[in-house]
Amino acid sequence: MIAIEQLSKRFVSRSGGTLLKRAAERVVQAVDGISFQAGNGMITGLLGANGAGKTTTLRMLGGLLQPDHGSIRVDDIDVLKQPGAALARMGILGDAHGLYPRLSARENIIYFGRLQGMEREVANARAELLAELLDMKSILDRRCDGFSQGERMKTALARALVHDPANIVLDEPTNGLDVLATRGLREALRHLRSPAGGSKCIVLSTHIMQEVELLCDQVVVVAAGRAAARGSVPELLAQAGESRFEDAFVRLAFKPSIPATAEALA
Ligand SMILES: Nc1ncnc2c1ncn2[C@@H]1O[C@H](COP(=O)(O)OP(=O)(O)OP(=O)(O)O)[C@@H](O)[C@H]1O
Repeated sequence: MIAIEQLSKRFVSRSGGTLLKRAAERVVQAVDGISFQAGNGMITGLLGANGAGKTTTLRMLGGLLQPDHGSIRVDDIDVLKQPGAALARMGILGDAHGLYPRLSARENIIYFGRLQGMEREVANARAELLAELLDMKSILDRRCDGFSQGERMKTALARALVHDPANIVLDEPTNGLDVLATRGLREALRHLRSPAGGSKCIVLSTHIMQEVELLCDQVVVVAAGRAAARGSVPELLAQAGESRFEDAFVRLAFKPSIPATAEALA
């Protein structure tokens, strides 16, 4: 279970300075008081346009960035006060997969398991099980250099799940995957959500409407760093008074005065 309350983060960058002139400061309010809860046995999707603040939110959740304000609790553990304990309960698939190219997929997974305090044999057994779940048995003992995008994603996901975390956080997991790999990943996530798969709490970010419609039990529409709307797909359709999800998203994420239908936008 993940609970995010009033989380904010701004970035200050400098540009255009010279020897005589101080560089101008540019402030970006990347996340601006976002709140949401993600339950166990559910897939929660953060849906937002480019630059809406999804990745920044997930990076704070994963302890990679310090928030300016707000709180993050994972299974009731405060991520800011007890990052080690909270991270042990999370499997995180970030945007950079960062595999060791000289190691095989199995070695990458086991190495990560060892870092999580697992015995080698236990981590190896998990690698075998995850290879089955993610349909990656044929690449398990291949070195990762030369892996395709889909093979890298599967290996990185298996590595993130090696310690069987109760909470799974995925930043745009289907980025660069073909239709078969995407379907395979969806199946794996549905299994992990089910009681047989451990009723995991899964949070993913995406800007793909279909992803959300096919997979997510709950959607958080992220716009300008805030949760502009929350609910299931049918609930969001009802809130927006639309029959197509894309139209509902446009209406909820942007100003209601913007025409919501794709035809009107054309
Ligand atoms: N390190 C940083 N320094 C300055 N600005 C940043 C930094 N990281 C993110 N931003 C800015 O914060 C805003 C939110 O970025 P973020 O990556 O969280 O959005 P996103 O919803 O994940 O977008 P996308 O779908 O394009 O990946 C953007 O305007 C981005 O340029």
